[in-house]
Amino acid sequence: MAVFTEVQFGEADALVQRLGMGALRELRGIEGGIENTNYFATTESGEFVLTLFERLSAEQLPYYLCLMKHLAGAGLPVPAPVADPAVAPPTGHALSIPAQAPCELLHSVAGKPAALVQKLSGRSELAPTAAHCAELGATLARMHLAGRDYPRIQPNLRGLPWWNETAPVVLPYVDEAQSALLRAELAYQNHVAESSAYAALPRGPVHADMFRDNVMFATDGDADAPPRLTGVFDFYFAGTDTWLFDLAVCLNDWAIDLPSGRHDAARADALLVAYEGVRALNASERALLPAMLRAAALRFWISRLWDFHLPREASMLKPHDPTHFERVLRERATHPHAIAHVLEPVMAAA
Ligand SMILES: Nc1ncnc2c1ncn2[C@@H]1O[C@H](COP(=O)(O)OP(=O)(O)O)[C@@H](O)[C@H]1O
Ligand SMILES: N[C@@H](CCOP(=O)(O)O)C(=O)O
Repeated sequence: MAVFTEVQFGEADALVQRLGMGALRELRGIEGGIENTNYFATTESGEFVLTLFERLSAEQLPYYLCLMKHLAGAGLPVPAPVADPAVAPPTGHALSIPAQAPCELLHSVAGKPAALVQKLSGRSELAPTAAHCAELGATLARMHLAGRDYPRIQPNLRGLPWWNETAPVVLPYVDEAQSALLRAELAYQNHVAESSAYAALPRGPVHADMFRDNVMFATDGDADAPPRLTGVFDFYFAGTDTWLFDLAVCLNDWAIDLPSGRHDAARADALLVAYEGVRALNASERALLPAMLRAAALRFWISRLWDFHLPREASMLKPHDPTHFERVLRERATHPHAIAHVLEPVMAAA
């Protein structure tokens, strides 16, 4: 778990009571997560997750919290943040709202910006089958479409500018071969980002971290029933970016043979067919999918190197293994057309 900031029971109790959730019964630090401080908070009216934001500022947070509210309102299985009844939601077009305007979904706990969201039911599936991947693919495409009328814009803060800025910080910690790979891939991704095909990619609000551990599946069905996705959480790496990057992040995590980093064709196929059942990829997206799979691997290789070599103080923080995404990146760069075998059946089904 990551608890960077200890929360006193009394302070959490005061918050949930002010938000109209009744008295706090239990407050428990959560195992898992590397970015923020998370607690399960059980109150008289239900179960919630209290998150204290350790890096994101009060000016950046309304983008994520309002996005969650927007997607939940559109019927997506996303936890809705609890609003403070004493703070009036801002009026007018979102783009005209100053970043410092009070946000009814953003609170303050232990001197940190904080949010209280519904606790999702279910559990994460860390060994997904093709059926789980199909649920994921369809939900991802529905999220992309539901985000089209989301009015706020905020760049993916872990996008290309952050990779360019952070690579020099981690390069002193890697060996020569890793350094060569990192620098060559960064140059390639800067080149891709300048292309007209990249500029033509559809974009909007994307989750950008929809890994297996950020998605829940129902546990109440019978063992033979098809899996049912019950929730997506942890939107705090979201941002305005290409839909294809979001899809590539998912393919790299859900449809992979973990030891080798290779695509698992059956799971990749299921994910893509289900995605395209809701929203078809256009020609630019098909052409750039191999490049975005590399981009998604690079993004998490850099962030894992950064978290690993420059860790922050926290109780129960377990940094992720950076070598996994180094392996995935080498695999995607060496076999850029491996995904073509997966795209063929998708094309046939379309
Ligand atoms: N809305 C939620 N419903 C249920 N569990 C949640 C919810 N949000 C977070 N969690 C739990 O908290 C853990 C850590 O949350 P996460 O958002 O991944 O942390 P971090 O932002 O630090 O990466 C998750 O693995 C999950 O068990
Ligand atoms: N999914 C990322 C790290 C972000 O951690 P999360 O717990 O917020 O999903 C990775 O695997 O590197």
